[in-house]
Amino acid sequence: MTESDLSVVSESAGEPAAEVPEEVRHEWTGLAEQATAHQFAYHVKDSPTVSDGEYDTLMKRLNALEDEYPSLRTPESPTQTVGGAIFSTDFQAADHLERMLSLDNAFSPEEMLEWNARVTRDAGNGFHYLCELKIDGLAVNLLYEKGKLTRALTRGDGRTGEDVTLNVRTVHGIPTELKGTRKHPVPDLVEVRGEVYFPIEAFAELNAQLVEAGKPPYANPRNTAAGSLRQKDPRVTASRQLRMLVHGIGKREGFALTRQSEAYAALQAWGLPVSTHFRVVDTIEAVNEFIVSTGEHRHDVEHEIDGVVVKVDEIAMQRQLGATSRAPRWAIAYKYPPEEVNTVLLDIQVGVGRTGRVTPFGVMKPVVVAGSTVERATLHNATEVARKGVLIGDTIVLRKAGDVIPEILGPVVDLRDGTEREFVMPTECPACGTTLAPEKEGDKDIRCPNTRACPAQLRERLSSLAGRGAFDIEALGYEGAVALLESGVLTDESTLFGLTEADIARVPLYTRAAKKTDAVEAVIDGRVLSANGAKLVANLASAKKQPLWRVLVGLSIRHVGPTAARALAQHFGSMDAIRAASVEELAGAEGVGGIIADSVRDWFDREGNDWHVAIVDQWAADGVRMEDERDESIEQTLAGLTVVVTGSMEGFSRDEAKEAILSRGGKASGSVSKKTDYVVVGPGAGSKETKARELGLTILDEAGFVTLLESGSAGAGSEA
Ligand SMILES: NC(=O)c1ccc[n+]([C@@H]2O[C@H](COP(=O)([O-])OP(=O)(O)OC[C@H]3O[C@@H](n4cnc5c(N)ncnc54)[C@H](O)[C@@H]3O)[C@@H](O)[C@H]2O)c1
Ligand SMILES: [Zn+2]
Repeated sequence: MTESDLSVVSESAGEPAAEVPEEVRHEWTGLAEQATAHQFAYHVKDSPTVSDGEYDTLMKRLNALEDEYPSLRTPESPTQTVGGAIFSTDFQAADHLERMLSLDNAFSPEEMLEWNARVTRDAGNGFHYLCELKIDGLAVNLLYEKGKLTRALTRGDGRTGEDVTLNVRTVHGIPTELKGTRKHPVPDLVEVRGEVYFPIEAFAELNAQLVEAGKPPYANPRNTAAGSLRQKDPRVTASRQLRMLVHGIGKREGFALTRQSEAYAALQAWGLPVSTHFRVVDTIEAVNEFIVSTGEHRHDVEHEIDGVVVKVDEIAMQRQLGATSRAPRWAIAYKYPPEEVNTVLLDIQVGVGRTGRVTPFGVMKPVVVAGSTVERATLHNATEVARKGVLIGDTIVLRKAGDVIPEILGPVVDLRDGTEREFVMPTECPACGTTLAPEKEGDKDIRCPNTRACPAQLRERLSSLAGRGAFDIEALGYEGAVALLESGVLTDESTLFGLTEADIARVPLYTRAAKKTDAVEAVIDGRVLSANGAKLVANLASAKKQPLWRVLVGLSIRHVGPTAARALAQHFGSMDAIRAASVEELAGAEGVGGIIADSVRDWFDREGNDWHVAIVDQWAADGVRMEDERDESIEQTLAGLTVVVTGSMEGFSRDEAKEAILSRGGKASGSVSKKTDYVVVGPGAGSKETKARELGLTILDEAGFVTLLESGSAGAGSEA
């Protein structure tokens, strides 16, 4: 937000232009031209060439230059206009009865405080803050006259929009006629402002259909919503599952308003779709809390949100505060850090996984998104590369939301210059040269069939068996796997548990130069085990005592991850029993399906797989525990009960909580449903707790969980 308004602009217009240094004017002109071009691409073509984050950065720079040299801030500056002033010829232009404005932005709690200070300075205290979600969609103005929808316009430049009435009439949930109630009779005239958006699920469905039909999917819901609404043929709009949420009123006749939040009650009564996610609060601290908690649940909403909008709720104060040429002073948009950025796809390379799957991945110009630097993202398989339509050298849209793995969404086609080239899937393994092939006909994935000796597969298998979801050998890891294999101390994973201290002392990564104080017998070629080497020795010793399911995960059997492995271990109790079980017996175990059963049998039995059996035998010979001791002293208190644990706990890690449930005969589930018997909630629980409460399930805190484990029922007073 800038301090200036039109009156400031006209005052400063008298200042001598010479005050602005030439290089500043030059920079400003360049940026202003870029900003205008970006606005055109975004608002008119629905096909931006830079990310929203880059655009916002550019606008911040323009604003900073104008703050320093106010004469640059002309009424035509992109910082002063609503954006999207140039119209395509597809639609008739029409004027809004009252101007449609944009919003000023804040990017930090400090900027929110600054906005708050300006508001209280200009209008005093004693007002309420209306906090809402900022819907990432397309602004639309609906005109209702005597209750009838007579016109719908896009925002355009704020004064004049495009007439999209026919298209808007096809959007589900927008009434063509308003209802009246005793409290809220149908108004003579009202302009209703809101966002048309693509619900995330419907968007995913649309993309799935496109992919099915062999067409490239769309990159993001916002631009797809805008493109879908601004179609020449309303039937195309009708075929898209667009929705709308309304959040404001423009011109009105025949009714009075004192609070913005009241207006929402009226809009709702008239049958218009109003968001349920708004909240009225008293203090700026509560506003900032709303911003934080909404940010944490950013993806729980059915539409994309790019921030929070905060409005002064009292209409009289809104009027008093007024607006600049482009935005009201009584509202502000707090923007969350962007989850989509643009970067350059430098190359597409392929990796070989632990089961031989060959996966193309994008190598990108490093870019910061959602708090971390990203330079690689998987592209899954060749079909997926073709589907996304990305070429090496493309500028691409990259998405990373929170902890979710980064995803390449698609290319920015408008930025191609002809030097881009297509990715060709290799026909030979990049690690061992073996000819690649799908395992079965029709598989999308291709594999390196050299499972036993392919160096890439060996590295991956060895490092993944050391992982936290398997044997949990902290001192091994990827680097350690490479070092052990390259030094020749290991040729595959079968002899891992037979490694002696002397073996490990031959691997440079696990040693250090010997000192005089070191025991003579520990020194080999002038070196001794380092702390990390000693840790590996200790880790290996304790890994041998790990429960059976971890051993199963460590074998890298396809489809046998921790969940399937737990189910197998729970049912069979020993490696021998699993080896002896038929496909039917395996598939009959709770939580094990046909695919897993086939995969397990295949792993043991298929011709050429005898080296698999040799691994199991060697591990057993080296002392790896191959059966779970059924602790008869543990009472099966939870037999037949399904328990979900969410959030953190003091006395249990996630695995320990699961283990505690399973060892008592219960089922530990990851998702809440009507079939869930108990939901254990710790600090930091999120949507699972909400869902449990909605379903009216029994919710326990940690103490209640302990009681449940002991007795099989929730003792009195333990409910959270
Ligand atoms: N990538 C690009 O090239 C490019 C170009 C131009 C604009 N943009 C994006 O658009 C933004 C600027 O567009 P803008 O002028 O529409 O501003 P804006 O998106 O920052 O905010 C204003 C708009 O928010 C909408 N809105 C959503 N929820 C609302 C709510 N609850 N209450 C009130 N309004 C709500 C309104 O339609 C309003 O017009 C940029 O910050 C950027 O994110 C991107
Ligand atoms: Zn290979």
